[in-house]
Amino acid sequence: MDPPRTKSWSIHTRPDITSKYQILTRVGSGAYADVYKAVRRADSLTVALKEIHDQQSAFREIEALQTLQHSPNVVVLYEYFWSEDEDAVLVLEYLPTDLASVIRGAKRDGLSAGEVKRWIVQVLCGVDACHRNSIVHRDLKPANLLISADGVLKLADFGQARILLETGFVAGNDHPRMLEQYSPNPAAFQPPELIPEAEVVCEGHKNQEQGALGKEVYGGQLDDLRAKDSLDIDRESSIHDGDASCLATCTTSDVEDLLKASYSYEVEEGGNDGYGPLTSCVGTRWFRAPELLYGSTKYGPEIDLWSLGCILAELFSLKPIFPGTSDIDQLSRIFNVLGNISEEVWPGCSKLPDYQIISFGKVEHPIGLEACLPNRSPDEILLVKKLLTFDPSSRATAMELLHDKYLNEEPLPVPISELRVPTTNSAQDEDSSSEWGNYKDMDSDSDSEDFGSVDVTNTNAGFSIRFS
Ligand SMILES: Nc1ncnc2c1ncn2[C@@H]1O[C@H](COP(=O)(O)OP(=O)(O)OP(=O)(O)O)[C@@H](O)[C@H]1O
Repeated sequence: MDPPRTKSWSIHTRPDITSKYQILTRVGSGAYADVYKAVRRADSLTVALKEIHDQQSAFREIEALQTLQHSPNVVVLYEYFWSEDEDAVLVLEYLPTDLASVIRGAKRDGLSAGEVKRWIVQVLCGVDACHRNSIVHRDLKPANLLISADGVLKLADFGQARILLETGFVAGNDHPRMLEQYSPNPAAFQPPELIPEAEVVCEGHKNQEQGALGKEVYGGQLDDLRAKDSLDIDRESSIHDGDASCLATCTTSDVEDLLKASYSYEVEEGGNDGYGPLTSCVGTRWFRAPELLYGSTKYGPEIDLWSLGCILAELFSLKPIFPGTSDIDQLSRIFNVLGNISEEVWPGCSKLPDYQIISFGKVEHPIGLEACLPNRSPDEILLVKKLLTFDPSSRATAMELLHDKYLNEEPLPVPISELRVPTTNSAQDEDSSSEWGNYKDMDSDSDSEDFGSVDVTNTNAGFSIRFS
């Protein structure tokens, strides 16, 4: 009998990979993955090998990328290595930089209106591709918008993505517009490429096909992967979302003990069939939608649209719009700009899981988005306003924004060939900037920090916490 296989201690010691790829350097690492630059021995194609240490995250990324395989603004997955006793390794197209680096460079060198528009168009095309294929990315941020050396922006890091197959997921039954828009009939749902790309301003930068697996082979592999009962994907008791913090999972504060003792909302997601509650613990705090911060487990693509609003605001002002240091601070910053939430501005908000538990003092004079985007045109501010609305059903879709007047009038988006593309990515810049260090810290849980006094009051439901 063969001895049980032991897990390789390093990607460098896996002959299945090293026989096909020459591994060069490690170019990045995240909560669940190490990413290496490599060269495919057969044809010298430069690729990125993403070694994912979490099976659920790997499954999600493979499934989403397979579905989006022909979207020009989504990273190309050439092939993947999967076995039960090894970390999954995804072979991706190599993308040397990201939008966070563009923003960093723009602080030094500026960014023309036409350049801003071209970056925006590309982000919108990528998000539109996800949503029309019923995929919610759930972790959109500038560092996950990778860019090729010739300026094509691609959505990456689909480790938290979910494919939504059931209409009930999408913003609940209160929002028929979103249901209609984003929920194809499951019977007619045929991934991956049968749903056409946005036809408007998305340019014909088709994904590179060289070396990509044929659809049948590729689909077959994923079917095998899905069939493995032992995976039990998405049924794990804890949802792995990096260091993303949730009020229910704070780690360091007196408040945490109170919160933990009193409530814990469901963090276990529905099965991988796309049915069941979702976790609210997704995304990176600065880009996390208010419904997630209030513990919603019934949400849809609108959470990506909020993130998109934060990204566009950052492109316009060259600094993060809501750099919260804790989930409470995050909400507080949002309210300081947009005002408090109420049934009037956000019908249904009082039914959010944590609405009764957390209340904030009234912001008498919210500063408004205009104050966050000084020197930007009314059309630019309006674009952000269309996304940063409390009521998820009121957020503009990516497709609607692609048709927005702002993107279709002078100065028009510059051709991709005229974009200035940074030579390094934000991970490589990390050490050279303390600000980026802060940026990375945006994931950390520190709900004890940066908020003022806390009043705990007994209520019929238990107690409520008021932050002022
Ligand atoms: N296709 C690629 N080409 C080049 N570099 C890449 C590629 N994919 C990822 N990277 C680099 O590796 C880093 C980590 O990758 P990624 O964000 O996908 O991992 P993760 O563990 O899911 O991250 P996170 O902690 O943000 O969830 C990225 O920030 C980027 O610098």
